[in-house]
Amino acid sequence: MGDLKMFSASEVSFHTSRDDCWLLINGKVYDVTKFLEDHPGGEEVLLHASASGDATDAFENVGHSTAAVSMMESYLIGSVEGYVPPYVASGEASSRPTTYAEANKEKQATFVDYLLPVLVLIFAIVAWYYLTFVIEDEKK
Ligand code: HEM
Repeated sequence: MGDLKMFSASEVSFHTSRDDCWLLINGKVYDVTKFLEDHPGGEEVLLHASASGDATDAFENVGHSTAAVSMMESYLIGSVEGYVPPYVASGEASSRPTTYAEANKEKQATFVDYLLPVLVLIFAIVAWYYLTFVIEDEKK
C-alpha cells in the first residue's frame, strides 16, 4: 500500500479496456489489467464489471472466497472520493440490513400468528375437562 490515490468516479470510468482495466469495489479502485488473464471467473466478467461503473454488486454476488478478497490487496491503487454505494445511489435503501433480525423487523407477529396456539390450547383444555369430568360422571 502506501501510495494510494484519490480518484473521481468519472476518472475510474475511463479505464475499462483490455489493456487498461480498473474496477471500483466498495469505494476502492483496483487495477486488474494484469489479472484479467488469470482471473478464475474469466476476463469478460471483469471487463463487463469495469464498464458497468461500479463492480461492487457483481463482485459480492459471486460470493468470492477470502483468498480472493486478500488477492485484491495487490491490485489496489486508490479510492474514490465521496463514494456512494450502489444501493444508496439507486435509492434502494439508505442502508443495507446486516442482521436477520434487522432485515425482518417489520415482520412483527400479528394477531393471526397467536390465534392457532390459542385455539390449540382451548381445545386441549376442553378435551381435558371432557375426559376428566364428563366421562367420569357417566361412569357413575
Ligand atoms: C480484484 C477483483 C477480483 C479478484 C481478486 C477476483 C478473484 C477471484 C478468485 C480468486 C476466484 C476463484 C474463486 C474464489 O476464490 O472465490 C474468482 C472467481 C470468480 N470471479 Fe472473481 N475476482 C475479482 C473480481 C470479480 C468481479 C468484479 C466479477 C464480476 C462478476 C468476478 C466474477 C467471478 C466469477 C463469476 C467467478 C467464479 C468462477 C467459477 O467458479 O467458475 N470476479 N474470482
